[in-house]
Amino acid sequence: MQYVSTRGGMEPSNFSDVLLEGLAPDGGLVVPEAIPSVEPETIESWRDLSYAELATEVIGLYWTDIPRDDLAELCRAAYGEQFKADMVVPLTPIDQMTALVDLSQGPTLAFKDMAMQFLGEALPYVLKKRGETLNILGATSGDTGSAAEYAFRSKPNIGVFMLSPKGRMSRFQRAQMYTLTDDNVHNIVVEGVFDDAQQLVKDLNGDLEFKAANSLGTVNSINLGRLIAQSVYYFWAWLRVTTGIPAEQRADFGVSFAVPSGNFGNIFSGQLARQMGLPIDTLVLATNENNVLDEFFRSGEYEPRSADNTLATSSPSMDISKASNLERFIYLVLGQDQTKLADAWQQLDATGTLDLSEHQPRFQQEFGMVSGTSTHEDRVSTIRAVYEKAQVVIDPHTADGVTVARGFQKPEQPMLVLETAKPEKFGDIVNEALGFEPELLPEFARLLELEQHTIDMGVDAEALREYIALHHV
Ligand SMILES: Cc1ncc(COP(=O)(O)O)c(C=O)c1O
Ligand SMILES: N[C@@H](CCOP(=O)(O)O)C(=O)O
Repeated sequence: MQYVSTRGGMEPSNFSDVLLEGLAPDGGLVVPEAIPSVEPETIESWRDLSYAELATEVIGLYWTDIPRDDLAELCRAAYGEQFKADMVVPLTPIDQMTALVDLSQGPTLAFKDMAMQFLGEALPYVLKKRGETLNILGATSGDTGSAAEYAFRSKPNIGVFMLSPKGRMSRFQRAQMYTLTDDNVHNIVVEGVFDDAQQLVKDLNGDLEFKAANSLGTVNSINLGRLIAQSVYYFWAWLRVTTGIPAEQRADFGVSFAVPSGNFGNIFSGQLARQMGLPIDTLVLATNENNVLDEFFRSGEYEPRSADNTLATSSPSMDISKASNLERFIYLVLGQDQTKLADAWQQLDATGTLDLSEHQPRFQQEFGMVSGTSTHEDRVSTIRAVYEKAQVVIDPHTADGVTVARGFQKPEQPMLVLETAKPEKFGDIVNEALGFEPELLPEFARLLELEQHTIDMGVDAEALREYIALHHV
């Protein structure tokens, strides 16, 4: 299997190269030359596999340049005891036709662990084989940062430079990241929003000389490895929810997923699974008040917003107005035509907007994608309603997913809402909704008391370059 850039400026590469490369050299995003397809019988044959075994099968369709036994070993290590639930990803019903897909059983209590624990095994494996080092430059709105830091903190020959937006994360998220004292972890707090931080990541990774001199890479969902690892749990959840139905009806049994969205990585992983042949009926995209993506899916017009127009909300990890992975989706919409995509992006850069309204009907008809917006009031009332009905406490991002899912529920069809974080990370809004904060395990409560270590910076590519040049591994 070979990989290319959405914009056409990358020699076909293998998956190991793509893991280290992160962003494509032409500034585009890496995509498979062709998305592999999986027959219904093959999916059925995966029904009784463990999560690690299923990950080996799905990721193995993409990572074809290493021995299968090595991949199986990496997946066993990635999906082991660091996940609290034995089955790694349990499903929790919240009413008759709706269940949460609990993706937050990992060490940092958010869905980012699902792919980051895998990259925490995969990247050192490739680096060791090649005798190379890697400096991960990342941007976070709260969860990618801690997942990456916990996955890579103990790894030799890897540095982590994580940019986070000042004053835009929850108290728990800040404590989880900023209390780390490992020499290879650098928490750089930027005077801006997540989109500013993500732009810095792209700018430095796009400077090929600097990138090579400092062995730069990234583990944001810019890195295709993240998305492939995330597509595994769509297969897993579908297999779990269809187990009770008669075998002869399973093959094309449509299930819908609702996905709290920001950088469009999680839902694009679902789109990949759908294109591979998983019977996903609808992918419901949920945004908070920063609803550029909802606007796009409803109108076909894409108009990213400035930092000043990006609100600080009570689902802060989704406070994103320029979703990286939308480029991968638009690439599919434009028929995987790299010239058309590159032209579209030039137009977007020049005018600040992209008009794809002629394609808008296809978003639902061909790609099964619909969308909606949720507000603070929605989050509060949904957290309360789910607790009253099912005695399950959900976090505000998952609440965005449940709120929007309600508008697209079809009779007799399961709706699976991806639970993207645990409520412990967002105590304030849970308290507002329920009158109590989720109890913290001692290991997490302790973090809130520890000293925090950060480097403060403006949105300043030069200052960042200097810092990395001085501190890289
Ligand atoms: C808790 C939580 N929910 C939802 C999202 C949105 O996911 P994505 O950026 O993949 O769209 C994020 C961040 O990405 C997150 O941290
Ligand atoms: N919400 C994310 C933002 C970065 O998303 P990624 O999936 O591209 O890493 C976060 O919590 O940091």
